[in-house]
Amino acid sequence: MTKVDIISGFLGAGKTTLIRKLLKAHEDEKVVLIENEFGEIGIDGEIVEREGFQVLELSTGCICCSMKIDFFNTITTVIEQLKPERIIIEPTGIGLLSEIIDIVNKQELKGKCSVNSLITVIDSINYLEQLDGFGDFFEDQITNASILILSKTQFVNDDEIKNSISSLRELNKKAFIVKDNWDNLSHQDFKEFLNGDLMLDLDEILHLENQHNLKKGIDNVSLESEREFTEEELEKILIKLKNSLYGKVLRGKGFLKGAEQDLEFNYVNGQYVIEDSEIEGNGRMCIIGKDLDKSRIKLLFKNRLGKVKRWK
Ligand SMILES: Nc1nc2c(ncn2[C@@H]2O[C@H](COP(=O)(O)OP(=O)(O)OP(=O)(O)O)[C@@H](O)[C@H]2O)c(=O)[nH]1
Repeated sequence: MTKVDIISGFLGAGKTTLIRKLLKAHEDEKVVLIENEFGEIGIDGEIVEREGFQVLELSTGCICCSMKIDFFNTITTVIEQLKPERIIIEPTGIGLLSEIIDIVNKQELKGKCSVNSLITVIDSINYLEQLDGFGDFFEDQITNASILILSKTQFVNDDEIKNSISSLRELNKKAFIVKDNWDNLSHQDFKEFLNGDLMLDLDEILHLENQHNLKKGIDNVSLESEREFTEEELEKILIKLKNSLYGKVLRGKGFLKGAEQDLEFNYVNGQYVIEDSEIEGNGRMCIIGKDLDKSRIKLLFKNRLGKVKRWK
């Protein structure tokens, strides 16, 4: 029977980063990653594939709502054709964990696969603010998790961690909470997270009411650009994205061609990181947020800064 592990968490929380560590710790098993991207083009799959893992990308919507059928068909095909020991599922940051559990638990999949662990990654820098603005997603992702793993804890102080943990405890009394800096965790620790010991009683999964309204206003812009960026140009663009002129940008990511070195950028709730890209910059990027001004965002990445640009 194929084990299914679901790694959820809000936009930019650190799901892909954690999954890369989990995959490395399970190299001795046949694992398939099903990655769901909200945007029209997949961004993260290539980097995981380059590390030698099998990845299937489902993009252009959430597997818990608009892509439910595609998701069910993908799991069925993966089990029948690839016969993996384990499937790891990475929903989008706005995926509803309860809905995804329901699909994996469907009668048609009984005896073929079973839910093994339910991990939700919590961004310790942004958690309390995101809970305030998008509490509905969090309630579903947090209350239904068996393990809550805090990310980026090296960037916050002990009091901030304590506050996040007490808020998480109010929502989920039972989950095992991990607050260690990931750099200090061993291969064995990452193995333990998926051993299934801490599973919940699946009959207790909580469903929110009016789920379909939860995603209102959250949208994305996917872009492909041949343009070469310098680090400075890219930084100026990411700083501009904080301006409400573009909408409320929650997440951005991409692998861009660089003037000297190809660049990878990650933007989460106003903070950003620009790094030398581990893969060849393919010019693909995705911006996710609320009430986005898509045309302005497209122009921002298309035009060289410094040129005078008139808005229509
Ligand atoms: N140093 C450090 N960086 C982290 C940690 N978790 C996430 N990051 C960084 O946070 C950014 C977003 O991480 P991802 O793993 O792409 O987040 P995600 O949840 O997969 O994001 P989406 O695909 O948008 O849902 C990247 O720049 C990561 O390097 C952590 O624990 N420590």
